[in-house]
Amino acid sequence: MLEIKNIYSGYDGIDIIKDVSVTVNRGENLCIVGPNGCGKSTLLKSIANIIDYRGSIKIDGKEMSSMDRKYLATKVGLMSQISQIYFPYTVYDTVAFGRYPYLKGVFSDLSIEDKNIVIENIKKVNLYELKDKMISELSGGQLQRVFLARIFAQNPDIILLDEPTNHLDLKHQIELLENLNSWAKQNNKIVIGVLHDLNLVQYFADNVLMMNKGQAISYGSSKDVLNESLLKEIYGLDIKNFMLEILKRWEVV
Ligand SMILES: Nc1ncnc2c1ncn2[C@@H]1O[C@H](COP(=O)(O)OP(=O)(O)OP(=O)(O)O)[C@@H](O)[C@H]1O
Repeated sequence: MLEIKNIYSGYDGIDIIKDVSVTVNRGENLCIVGPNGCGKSTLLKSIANIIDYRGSIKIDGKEMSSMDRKYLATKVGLMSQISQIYFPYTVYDTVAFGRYPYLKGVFSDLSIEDKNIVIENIKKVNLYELKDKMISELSGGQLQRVFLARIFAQNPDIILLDEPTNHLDLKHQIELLENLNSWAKQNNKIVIGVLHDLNLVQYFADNVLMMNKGQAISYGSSKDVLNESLLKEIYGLDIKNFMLEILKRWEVV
């Protein structure tokens, strides 16, 4: 279980996240929604311990800020928005980095078991035929899938995803979310994703946390949180009726 209690975090001494608390059970996937700049990525970075926070973030009762980096990497992994800087690594090497927390020494080689895990996860995201290609030569969607394979290889208790569907076509978006969903359910793990597409949130989330101005505004099932009046208030748009109008355009006359 992940317990986030009264956390505050931000940059340069200014709090962006203000007093956020939420609990996520094992096997659950939580989607974080909210308008641009409301602090979704900052909350993920706090959970990943990339930025400092005040308050408490515990996994299975243990405070995460007290864990050393290598152990922490077996507990939590963040797949963030694709960086513009690509390092000269192959698909295989990039996914192999996911096994780093499990190596005995910094320069020790991957065991046969580690290598099998790397290949298994490259296959899982359908990139086996590209395993020796440089990641700088991949499309945005292929690269996204490489990072997904890396985080599956890392096998943390909590996967954090920042807009993971960005570069993916609809088929791959659904595949990615279904992959993550079954990973969480089968392994009793936690997935927390920032998603802008509220249709995908409806489809994917067990629970939804809506944020605004650094605070948690609403938490619960997508049915409860994504209600017409709250969406109007927070996004300043009648999202439900907009979606329903668009749906009508798909109807065959
Ligand atoms: N590295 C940083 N240094 C200083 N301020 C930052 C930094 N990163 C983000 N911010 C500020 O923190 C606030 C929240 O940003 P954050 O990226 O967490 O929002 P978000 O909800 O993820 O936004 P979006 O939906 O646009 O991705 C914004 O005002 C942003 O300008």
